[in-house]
Amino acid sequence: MLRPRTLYEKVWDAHAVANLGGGEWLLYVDRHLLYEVTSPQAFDGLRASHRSVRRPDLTLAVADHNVPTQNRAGGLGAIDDSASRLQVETLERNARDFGLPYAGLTSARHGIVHIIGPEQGLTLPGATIVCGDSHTSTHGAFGALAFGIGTSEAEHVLATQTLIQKRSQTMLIRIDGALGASVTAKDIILAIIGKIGTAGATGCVIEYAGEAITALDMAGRMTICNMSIEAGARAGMIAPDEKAFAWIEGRPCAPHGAAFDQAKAYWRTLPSDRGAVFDRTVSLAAADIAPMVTWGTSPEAVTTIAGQTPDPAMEQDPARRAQIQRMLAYMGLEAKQPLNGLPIDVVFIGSCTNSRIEDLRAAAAIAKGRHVADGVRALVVPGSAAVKAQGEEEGLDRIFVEAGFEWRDAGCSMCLGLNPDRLAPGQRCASTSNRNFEGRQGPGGRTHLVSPAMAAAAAIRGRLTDVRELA
Ligand SMILES: CC(C)[C@H](C(=O)O)[C@@H](O)C(=O)O
Ligand code: SF4
Repeated sequence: MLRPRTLYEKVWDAHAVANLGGGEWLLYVDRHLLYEVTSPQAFDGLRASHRSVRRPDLTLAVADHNVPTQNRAGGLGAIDDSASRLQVETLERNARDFGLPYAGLTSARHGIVHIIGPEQGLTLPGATIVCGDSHTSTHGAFGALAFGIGTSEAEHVLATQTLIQKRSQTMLIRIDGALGASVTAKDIILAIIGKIGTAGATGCVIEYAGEAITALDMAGRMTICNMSIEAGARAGMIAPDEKAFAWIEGRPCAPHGAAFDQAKAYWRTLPSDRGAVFDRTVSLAAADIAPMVTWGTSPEAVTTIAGQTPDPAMEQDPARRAQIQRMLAYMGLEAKQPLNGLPIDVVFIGSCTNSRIEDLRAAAAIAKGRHVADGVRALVVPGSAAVKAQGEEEGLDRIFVEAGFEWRDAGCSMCLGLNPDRLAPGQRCASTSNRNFEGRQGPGGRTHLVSPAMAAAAAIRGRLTDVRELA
């Protein structure tokens, strides 16, 4: 009998082309996604060495980070910032020159790179997926092995459809039991990062398991895998199940008919075997997780909405004490300050963490029949053109617009300040994105990471609010 293997080990073994020695392996890559920020030098490298792209058919390019999320009718000319415009133009030219599929700004396939991969059926269980972006971990929700790569690695993948990799350690994170009302996937992953820290899973591929994970829809599973990187992990994965298969079936690039059934038979062999050994295991009880909110400038600086900021004076370790002081000063907060009721200026509902249709429905359920508080600016930015169209079909756009939210076109938007959607210095934002680093949403901006429903509640009240008061 074969040694029991984890999901990660099975996907790895199925893609290992050659042992290169010294712990390095050549790994076959099933899908390569590209966007404008990290790809230009990879293409320059190909040109310099007179190489072509080995498998354009397994590649997809899209511009997302630098694109404006309104007034896009003018095409690339609508991008005011010349550096941003150049990046998007360069990606378009590279896609054209190397014959790659490209989801243009006005295409129905356009959206944030990690949103459109699954949507198009490019993301499949058991596949290896790479992209020059850390949140590539998102695709692990389907039982794919998906991770971010550097620009020189992207060049290697473009030229050979393979990548040199070392095997990672494995970590099992179990969330047992059922979540309470209004507690979401975002709260699970923030609670995990609060527990293990931003370096807690360094070097590991995480597998998330337990009833609370199995019970999540695919959107929630993607939210969790998306933020694996914020716990330091190389990737996050969830065992593919019937829910995942049903989600994939019928998508444009997924296998169809008999090929789908055949693929499904293989996908069913992927979940970790009973007795498979993980290097580390962490468990949380779902019942202990509440709506979460970050108070500092690292995703691990997080507490429940009923919680308060820490008191640096209570901290024994001087380095840690100084770090807390710095975070509080940047965030404009005091020690032991309650988070519930803290006034905010901006609300951002979007990003590859939380801009799928399920996220927008959750936010709309809170916004419906209410109005954004005076003086608050609230943005809803669907993750893709398809999510936007679906939202409009369901009337979510009307709910949001009537409630005083702005309804935008797809893109990374205010998740990071590479496009016109930015915070002004000192502005405080309840955001559904994944990073709250200093200046992340604009220089001097202050970010509180929350779930979509919590963000909508903050918009309505004009303050960080326990969504359970409005649900
Ligand atoms: C721009 C890119 C390199 C970066 C990443 O890799 O994550 C960005 O998407 C982010 O979220 O910070
Ligand atoms: S939405 Fe944010 S986290 Fe996701 S790829 Fe864009 S910038 Fe990175």
